[in-house]
Amino acid sequence: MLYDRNCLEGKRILITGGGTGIGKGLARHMAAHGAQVHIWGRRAQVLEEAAAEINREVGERVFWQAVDIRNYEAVDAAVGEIWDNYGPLTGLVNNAAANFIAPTKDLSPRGYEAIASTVMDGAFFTTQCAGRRWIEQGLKGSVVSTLVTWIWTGSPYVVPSAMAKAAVNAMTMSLAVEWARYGIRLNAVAPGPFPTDYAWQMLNPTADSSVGATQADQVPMGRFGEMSELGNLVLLLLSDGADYITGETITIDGGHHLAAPSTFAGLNSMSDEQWAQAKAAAKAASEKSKAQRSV
Ligand SMILES: CCC/C=C/C(=O)SCCNC(=O)CCNC(=O)[C@H](O)C(C)(C)COP(=O)([O-])OP(=O)([O-])OC[C@H]1O[C@@H](n2cnc3c(N)ncnc32)[C@H](O)[C@@H]1OP(=O)([O-])[O-]
Ligand SMILES: NC(=O)C1=CN([C@@H]2O[C@H](COP(=O)(O)OP(=O)(O)OC[C@H]3O[C@@H](n4cnc5c(N)ncnc54)[C@H](OP(=O)(O)O)[C@@H]3O)[C@@H](O)[C@H]2O)C=CC1
Repeated sequence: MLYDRNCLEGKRILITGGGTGIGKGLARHMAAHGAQVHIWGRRAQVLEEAAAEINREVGERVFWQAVDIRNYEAVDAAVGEIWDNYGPLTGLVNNAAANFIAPTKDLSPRGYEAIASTVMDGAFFTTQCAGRRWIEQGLKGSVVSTLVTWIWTGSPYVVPSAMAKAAVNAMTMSLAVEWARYGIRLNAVAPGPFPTDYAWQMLNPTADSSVGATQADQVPMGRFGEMSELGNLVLLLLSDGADYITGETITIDGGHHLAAPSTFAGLNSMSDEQWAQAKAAAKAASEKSKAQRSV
């Protein structure tokens, strides 16, 4: 372990999208360093299993709530429940997201909304519900959002995601200034490719859709990121060791976006038929997860 195993003792951290992928990895990392962790997602069973798995390793430190972050009332009520039943949060990780690759001309308004509202509205609602309580109670807090390097480069074929993530970057910089006087810090991380099951089903659903954004061979370091590397960065930002860092988005991508294959530009060569296959494969994956949703 790079950090002392108790360095987050006394911290209470909410991680949205904490039942799968990066969010689950972050939950495990923070709990292993002494934090109490609360995870959110829309699938109760997925959350329950993730919490149980981590708790078997670290003791009873991870708790879960089924919450759709696009619903402000549900977010406010769930944050209130944490405050009432456990105590104030000390940190928030805006990690939940929705995304899929699609030619922008073919996106339906609902397809756009599914992605943009999850990323942008969800991060705003959750940040505001925690921030308001911190300010009212004179508590400090740390917010870390999981962004992507497309906030600087843009990316074709994932335009609603690139737009909404850029908006969360703007929120990070804006509130870093507005809330600094309350001791509330806002930072973000911009990971390169860290392969996770659901993201790869959405973003690399068929052999034809494999491009630089999801491949390790075009990362200058020649490999994907490791969960512990991302965990250590987020841990630092959530800890008291980073009290003078605010308004920053820190890239963690092995040099990927500087070498420029990090977007979905390579999909320019896909035919309509290949797009239809990619859509069918990605939709089959989301239908499966939808059938498991509890909210
Ligand atoms: C390098 C890595 C960087 C990673 C970045 C990430 O963020 S990875 C994070 C990856 N993780 C996740 O994404 C996790 C969360 N993801 C999810 O919940 C789902 O995958 C979701 C994004 C489809 C949203 O579900 P939902 O229940 O909110 O919505 P819904 O099912 O009702 O559909 C709404 C509309 O979208 C349409 N549409 C859907 N798929 C496709 C497609 N492939 N093509 C075209 N269109 C598609 C669908 O037809 C409908 O429009 P319509 O027909 O009514 O006009
Ligand atoms: N993997 C990668 O290489 C990269 C990932 N990222 C970012 O990291 C984050 C995690 O991605 P990753 O772990 O790969 O993907 P996942 O699909 O595993 O994570 C997304 C999570 O968000 C949850 N979620 C989606 N919609 C909602 C909603 N409306 N309300 C509550 N929870 C929701 C999902 O759970 P459920 O469906 O049960 O609601 C899921 O747990 C995302 O923000 C992504 O953009 C950034 C750069 C690279």
